[in-house]
Amino acid sequence: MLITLEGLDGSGKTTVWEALHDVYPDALFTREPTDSWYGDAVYRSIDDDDADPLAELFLYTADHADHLANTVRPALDEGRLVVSDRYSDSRFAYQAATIAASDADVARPLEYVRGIHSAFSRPPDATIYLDLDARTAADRAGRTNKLERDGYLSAVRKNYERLVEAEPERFVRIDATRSPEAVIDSVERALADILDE
Ligand SMILES: Nc1ncnc2c1ncn2[C@@H]1O[C@H](COP(=O)(O)OP(=O)(O)O)[C@@H](O)[C@H]1O
Ligand SMILES: Cc1cn([C@H]2C[C@H](O)[C@@H](COP(=O)(O)OP(=O)(O)O)O2)c(=O)[nH]c1=O
Repeated sequence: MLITLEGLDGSGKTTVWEALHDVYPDALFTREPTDSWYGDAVYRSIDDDDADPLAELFLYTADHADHLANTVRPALDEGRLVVSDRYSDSRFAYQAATIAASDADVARPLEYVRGIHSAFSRPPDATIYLDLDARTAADRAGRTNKLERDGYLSAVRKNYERLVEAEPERFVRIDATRSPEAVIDSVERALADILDE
């Protein structure tokens, strides 16, 4: 089973992901961007304020394709639980926002980015969405790069809302404004329910 953690920068995904290691010691814990050279290319692009939005989308997507083929699918084929800190919804929410704010001639960015994935990707079985307002997210993340700005994160959050609305059965929304302990507790309960079904 493939479980993904999604939310804005600073919403607490990595904190939750680390806490889950003790609860599911046999699971594969992974993340996007990955630590492969594709992931390195993605981080170079994040640090480039002038990166072309479409070029950036395809870098993230290349990293995802490699992650899927060499990490996620092999573990799923062995019947393991896979928990990924960010996955395809991050592209749908973030790159759709970047493309919409650019002068790229793409009429429906979110649908376009989804469409690129539909040919080859493997959707998550369930997605934990850590819901946090853009300002608190940017405060927590520290506004260290072009992605961690309140206005941009508001647009990303709207896209996440559209994704949740489109597939309410896949998403579990967690209120991420609460303490780390309360958030971790809610995620652990939600995951126990999902894995029980
Ligand atoms: N529920 C929370 N309340 C307050 N601060 C938090 C909470 N969860 C995480 N943090 C802090 O916010 C920052 C970002 O958390 P992190 O887990 O790295 O988020 P993400 O992986 O979503 O960017 C870290 O400094 C972390 O200690
Ligand atoms: C996986 C992924 C990440 N990102 C962005 C979100 C983050 O700002 C940045 C780095 O991801 P990450 O290291 O997960 O950041 P954080 O822990 O702060 O949430 O990459 C995308 O824009 N698209 C994607 O597909």
